[in-house]
Amino acid sequence: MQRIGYLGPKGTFTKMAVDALFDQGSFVGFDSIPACLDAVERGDIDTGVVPLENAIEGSVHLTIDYLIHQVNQSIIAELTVPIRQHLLVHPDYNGEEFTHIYSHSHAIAQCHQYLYKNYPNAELEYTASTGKAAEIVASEGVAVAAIGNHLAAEENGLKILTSNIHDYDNNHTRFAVVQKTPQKLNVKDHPVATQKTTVMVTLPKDFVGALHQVLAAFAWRKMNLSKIESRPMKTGLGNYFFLIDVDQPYDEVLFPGVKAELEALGCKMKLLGTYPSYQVDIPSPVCQ
Ligand SMILES: O=C(O)C(=O)C[C@]1(C(=O)O)C=C[C@@H](O)C=C1
Repeated sequence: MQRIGYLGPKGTFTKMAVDALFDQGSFVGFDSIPACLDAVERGDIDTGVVPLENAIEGSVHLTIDYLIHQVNQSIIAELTVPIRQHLLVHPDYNGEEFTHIYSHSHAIAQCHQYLYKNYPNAELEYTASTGKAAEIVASEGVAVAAIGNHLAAEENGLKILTSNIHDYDNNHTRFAVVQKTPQKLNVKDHPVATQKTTVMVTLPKDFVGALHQVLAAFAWRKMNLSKIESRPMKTGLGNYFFLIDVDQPYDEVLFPGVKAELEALGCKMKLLGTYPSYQVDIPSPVCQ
């Protein structure tokens, strides 16, 4: 049976994504993204599921940086699910003022306007996940609240005080499914939206038109890019790598052609994964 790890504890959005994607396996929640990816690296689990990018708040840099700098793993699938944030309170809550509101930094950012307008005096406290925030509210009582999903409310016996508090309706998060050595993945029968390939490109030094030339290698081959992001190499100011999502599966002609062309420019290209992209709706018991 495949061992699947995810950003836990119970009631996180990552766990919701795992439930939507897998129907068999043994599941284990980790306290942080690094703890989950380290467990994949050590072989304690076969597969890890971690958040990658949110439609409102952008990339989850901790995931990207850990995949690039700390571990050597492949993305073998991605899953995009809707994100609905709710304000969760203790079951005994009866109108008390909140001293603190807890949640993951991405969840707080997704509800920034709502919090600013409705709870300007509450201290915002960052937690490693929304599930962790819900756990804290269950143990701390009525003077605090959490931002999280309906599963976190259910799992921790909390009430939903206000539903759908995210600032923009079109809120989705992409989750990466990673493995140390790519193996066959047994997932539920979801249609594949697209096949994607993610590569990392590093430039030798800053030279005129460098990024333009990198992009040209994809453009003249008519390879569509769905995302490009630069992140610091962590070797000094001004040194970046580029993470590029290409909207097609890896093949033995176009990608090696791009790689050779980039190497001629002094760049390096590393394949991070070629994988199916799933989009799954998770019905919410709380109306929009
Ligand atoms: O805290 C959780 O529940 C997570 O699964 C993490 C995470 C994230 O990192 O973006 C996932 C989805 C939401 O965007 C908010 C938080």
